[in-house]
Amino acid sequence: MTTSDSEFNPDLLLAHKLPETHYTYNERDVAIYALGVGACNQDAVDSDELKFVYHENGQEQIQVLPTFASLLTLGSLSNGLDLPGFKYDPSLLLHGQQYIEIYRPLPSKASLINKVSLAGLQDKGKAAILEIETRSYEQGSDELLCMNRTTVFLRGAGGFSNSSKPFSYKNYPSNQGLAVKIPQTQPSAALLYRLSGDYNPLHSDPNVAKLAGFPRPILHGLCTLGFAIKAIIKCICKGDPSAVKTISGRFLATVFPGETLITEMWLQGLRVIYQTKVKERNKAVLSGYVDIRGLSSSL
Ligand SMILES: CCCCCCCCCCCCC/C=C/C(=O)SCCNC(=O)CCNC(=O)[C@H](O)C(C)(C)COP(=O)(O)OP(=O)(O)OC[C@H]1O[C@@H](n2cnc3c(N)ncnc32)[C@H](O)[C@@H]1OP(=O)(O)O
Repeated sequence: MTTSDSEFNPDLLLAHKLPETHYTYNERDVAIYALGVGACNQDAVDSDELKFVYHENGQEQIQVLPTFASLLTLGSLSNGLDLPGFKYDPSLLLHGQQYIEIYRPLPSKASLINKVSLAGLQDKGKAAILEIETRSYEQGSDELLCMNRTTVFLRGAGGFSNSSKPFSYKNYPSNQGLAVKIPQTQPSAALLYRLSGDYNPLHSDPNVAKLAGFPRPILHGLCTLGFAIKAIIKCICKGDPSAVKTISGRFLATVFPGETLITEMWLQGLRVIYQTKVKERNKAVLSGYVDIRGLSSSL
């Protein structure tokens, strides 16, 4: 069978080499991101959170939330998902999962080089799942700063392989998958979060949201993830963002800006298992785990 570039062709897609991308940020970006995931949302002088938005007590640098690392992948979208051998409807794309490894605390400003590759492709029949890995280095350094694996869930793009043996490819180990104060999102949450660089109109434009099958714009998955991990830093890590080593999350259902997020967490050794629910609908919207480096003795 011959296949043209305009059809879904897994071999052509997986053989494709993605170009390196660049991402530069500064302390203003770091503070806008922290506000976008609700830092100081409940209390403008919150002693655990002011350091993420302000040089508290004369600190030299604003501290960076570990989930800020997820923004670095935005630089990987230079060509969108316009890839050879890959056919899908962009309006039906949803963020499925995010996995982050942080090798050292993120600096408050940096110029980064991202090495991007395709880490997975699966045919789920009604949907295709594509995984993109982004390894970020500071410019001029060989030392890896962090790694993101972004999973996109492409509704309507499945069924490209033999249904009795659906296509499934992953280049990483399968073990990397997967009640506290109530952080409420503001009705304007997605409008603020988009200023961190994800301008997908699905999160701001009512007409685009309707085309994608939603009654109104939905919240960015990475914004929900930011709220959840910030709650874990506060409740388990005593406010220390550098305690976070690995973050894994799967987006289970959509969140609408203004809904109340409740994150439940369970500590198992050095792994925090968590689940985030929308209080108004009693619906689980995110679940996953966070691996931490250690626990402070004063816990
Ligand atoms: C040039 C390079 C480019 C690089 C680009 C890198 C950066 C990319 C950035 C990507 C950002 C995208 C834009 C952002 C958009 C958003 O933020 S959207 C908002 C956040 N996401 C959501 O709100 C999604 C919430 N989840 C859902 O609505 C549902 O879970 C679902 C995804 C629609 C799936 O539900 P459903 O259709 O009912 O699936 P199931 O029948 O339960 O399962 C089918 C199989 O799929 C697997 N699966 C289910 N959910 C997920 C998931 N979230 N992620 C991954 N896989 C999932 C499930 O296990 C089933 O598989 P099998 O068990 O093998 O059958």
